[in-house]
Amino acid sequence: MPPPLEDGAKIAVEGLAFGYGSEPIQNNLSFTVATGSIFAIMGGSGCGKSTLLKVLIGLLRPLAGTVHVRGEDYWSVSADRREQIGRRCGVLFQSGALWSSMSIADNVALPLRMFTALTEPEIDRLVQLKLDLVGLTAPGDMMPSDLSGGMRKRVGLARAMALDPDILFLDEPSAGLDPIGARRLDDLILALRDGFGSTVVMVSHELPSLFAICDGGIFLDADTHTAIAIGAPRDLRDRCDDPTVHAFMNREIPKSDSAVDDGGQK
Ligand SMILES: Nc1ncnc2c1ncn2[C@@H]1O[C@H](COP(=O)(O)OP(=O)(O)OP(=O)(O)O)[C@@H](O)[C@H]1O
Repeated sequence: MPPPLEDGAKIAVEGLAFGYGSEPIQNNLSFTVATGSIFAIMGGSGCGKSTLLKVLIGLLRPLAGTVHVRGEDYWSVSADRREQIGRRCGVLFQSGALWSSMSIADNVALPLRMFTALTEPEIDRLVQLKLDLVGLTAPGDMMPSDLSGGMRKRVGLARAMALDPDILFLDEPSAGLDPIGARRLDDLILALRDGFGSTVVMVSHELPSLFAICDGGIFLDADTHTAIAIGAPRDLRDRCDDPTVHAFMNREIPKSDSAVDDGGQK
């Protein structure tokens, strides 16, 4: 029997460990993602944020623990069932991961052609709807290489939304965008959450975005190989006593590092 989901939780993770060999990168992670929330996976470089995302979207089997998605034990169900669950999840990869040889319309149409029996005119209409949704005014026959980084992210988001997912996974959505582009993308993510009731899980280093839009999160630590804080980024910034989390969320150089910077004078 799956453990009962906390009221309103879309994803429940219990005792999770994962890594690429037998040695875990992260151990003993337990957290829930509330329905309709925007949940941040935080932590320094190399602590395992993107790898956790891979476990949550079905690309990497965990070493231990469970992931319940909408009450189903994601890694215990059959591969077919896992794929069905995955189709209700949209993913925006860090680079946008668009097919460079396909037009932007064909990129967005791809999941519709692969996983639905819709006719081409129906697909065309849906593609236009998704491009409108993300505020992309460029013609659908443009190629990804003709777009700015921010526009490519929007196309990636339109593709992630193609099958009307109720969970969106975003890997560093505002990486590489200028501050205005990042702010616009934040607004778009909020609008998608508010308009469609989507639940969003995002990996991000961008503190302004984390503070502006996330209402929950987990902070992974590379040294202890586990989570050292759970909570909304704003709360971790203002109220977390852990020195690593406090320094990260407030952009302070940890004391141990400043001693090195000072040539060990302190
Ligand atoms: N395919 C892989 N095979 C083996 N090791 C990997 C693989 N991908 C990542 N790693 C290692 O796993 C660890 C965690 O990587 P991951 O990319 O999840 O970290 P991250 O927190 O997302 O980092 P960053 O913030 O720099 O993107 C790192 O030590 C990395 O070198």
